[in-house]
Amino acid sequence: MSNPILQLKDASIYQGGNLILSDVNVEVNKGDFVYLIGKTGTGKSSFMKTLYGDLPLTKGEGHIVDFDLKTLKEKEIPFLRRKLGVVFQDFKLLTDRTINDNLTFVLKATGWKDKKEMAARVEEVLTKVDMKTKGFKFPHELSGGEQQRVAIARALLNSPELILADEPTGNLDPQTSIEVMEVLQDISKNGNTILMATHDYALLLKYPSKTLKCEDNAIFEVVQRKG
Ligand SMILES: Nc1ncnc2c1ncn2[C@@H]1O[C@H](COP(=O)(O)OP(=O)(O)OP(=O)(O)O)[C@@H](O)[C@H]1O
Repeated sequence: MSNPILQLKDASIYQGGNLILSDVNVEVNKGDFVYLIGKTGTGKSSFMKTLYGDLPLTKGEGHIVDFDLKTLKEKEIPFLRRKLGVVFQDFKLLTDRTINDNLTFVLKATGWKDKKEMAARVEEVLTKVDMKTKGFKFPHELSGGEQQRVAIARALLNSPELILADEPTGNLDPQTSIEVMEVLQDISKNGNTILMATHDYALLLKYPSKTLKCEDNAIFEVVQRKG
């Protein structure tokens, strides 16, 4: 029996009163790597925002990592986000502090206290993205690809049940995109569940996986043809 990490049933997603997506039926299971594609403005970000509690789910059903999106209260959102790792196109690192301090900041904000444990965890996640030796640097001292790897490390800090990546390669050149994608693939092979919105069809071809498409106010699964 599969126990979905994310399940939406007959859900509708609105932005400022406008219907963006209707009859959304989506299931993501543990260990899945799922792409979310679709033209600009078709609702990929709105879909992601609904999942991390930035847009309320007003119609239909939605369950994500033990939370009911329909009844989600404002004060529960930080707890939902702790179980999710969110990665954005623009990295969103704090520019006034080093990489180590960026990551320690998140640990402190999510209840970690012991300095040694925090340092060990920071080193562990930086190792996963091959950035262990760069923890002393400031974000502006890193390339875009390196900054995104740090952002992925940050998303991993609290061992999330689901990683939501919204155009994680959107600001990167093709070669760097592949390097970042390799990191996401490694993480996925280690059992993490990932939902990734992307415009990058080259990545889809190189790393085929289950693909959902937003189009005409709907989300549906597309089957990739080989060859
Ligand atoms: N805050 C908002 N208020 C009202 N409408 C919005 C808001 N944010 C987005 N929209 C509208 O919702 C629709 C879907 O936008 P969304 O950002 O989810 O698309 P997207 O598929 O992620 O696009 P992109 O690929 O450009 O990021 C668009 O028509 C957009 O204009």
